[in-house]
Amino acid sequence: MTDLPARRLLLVHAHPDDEVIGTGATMAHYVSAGAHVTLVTCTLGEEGEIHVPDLARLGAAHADQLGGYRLVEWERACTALGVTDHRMLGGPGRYRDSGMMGLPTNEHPRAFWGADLDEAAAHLVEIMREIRPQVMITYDENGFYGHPDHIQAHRVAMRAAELAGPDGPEKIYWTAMPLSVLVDGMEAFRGSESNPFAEVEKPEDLPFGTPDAEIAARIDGTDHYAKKTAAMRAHATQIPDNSWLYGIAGDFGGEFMGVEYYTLVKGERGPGSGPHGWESDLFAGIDTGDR
Ligand SMILES: CC(=O)N[C@H]1[C@@H](O[C@@H]2[C@H](O)[C@H](O)[C@@H](O)[C@H](O)[C@H]2O)O[C@H](CO)[C@@H](O)[C@@H]1O
Ligand SMILES: [Zn+2]
Repeated sequence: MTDLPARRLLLVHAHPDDEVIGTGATMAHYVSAGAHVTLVTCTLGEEGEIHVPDLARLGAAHADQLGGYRLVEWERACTALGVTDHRMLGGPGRYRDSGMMGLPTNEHPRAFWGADLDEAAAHLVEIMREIRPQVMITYDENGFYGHPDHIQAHRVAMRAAELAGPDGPEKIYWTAMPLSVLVDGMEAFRGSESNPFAEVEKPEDLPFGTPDAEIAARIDGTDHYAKKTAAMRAHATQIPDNSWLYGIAGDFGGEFMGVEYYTLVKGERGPGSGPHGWESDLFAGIDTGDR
């Protein structure tokens, strides 16, 4: 691709819907700021739940058409966020949703969990060579919450960044949730009807949560909160209307859904603010003039 904007952001996610839940506000924020945002999603989400009763028979155990349907949900969600460059790793259907850790679906011949790392990474290297993103976002080694496809997306993204050399990203961020926000979130939901933390005694019981001092960036996309919720509504098979993601207590919604946090695992942290010097721009410290 020639004549790309000076700032180019690449995001690597596992399933359709991950892009909006974890990074929707960030994507909308950078699109509206004129950056080029490229989303690479690694599977079609064929093994997902279906929260739309009329579509139940699309499921893997019936017509096995959920992947095709979620591809359309994903395209609609990208439209809501203003993202026009969205790609499936290796093309739609190359890698299949592996299902939750330990399930027999992990062994499907096309399951992403069993993909050859360098072969999968080669598809991403091709995109890096085309786009030359200065910044990449993906998950931490645990895939944020331990799903096999999220762990594999992390591994493929990090391997591709290594193989791409100078065409790879200068800065790499992993999605994260600061412990202070997690604690506030648990308090805000206490007593709520659909409280996702109802069974959680303490934040340490959750597979995610990062000490505030280890967070590198806080991206405030609250101006794009409406785009994020519209994109979530596009993923109706995965995010039901009564999801806690919508029913976020009080004003907490903006902070919880409109603000997204990251750790920095490659590159230098740019200028920041607040007690932990959090960046408010993922491109902070990058000279975007000559790439
Ligand atoms: C956000 C995310 O990664 N969703 C995945 C995940 O979905 C979970 C799965 O359906 C599980 O059975 C449910 O209990 C849980 O509530 C869901 O979040 O795993 C799916 C299967 O791999 C995947 O399709 C979905 O995108
Ligand atoms: Zn996912």
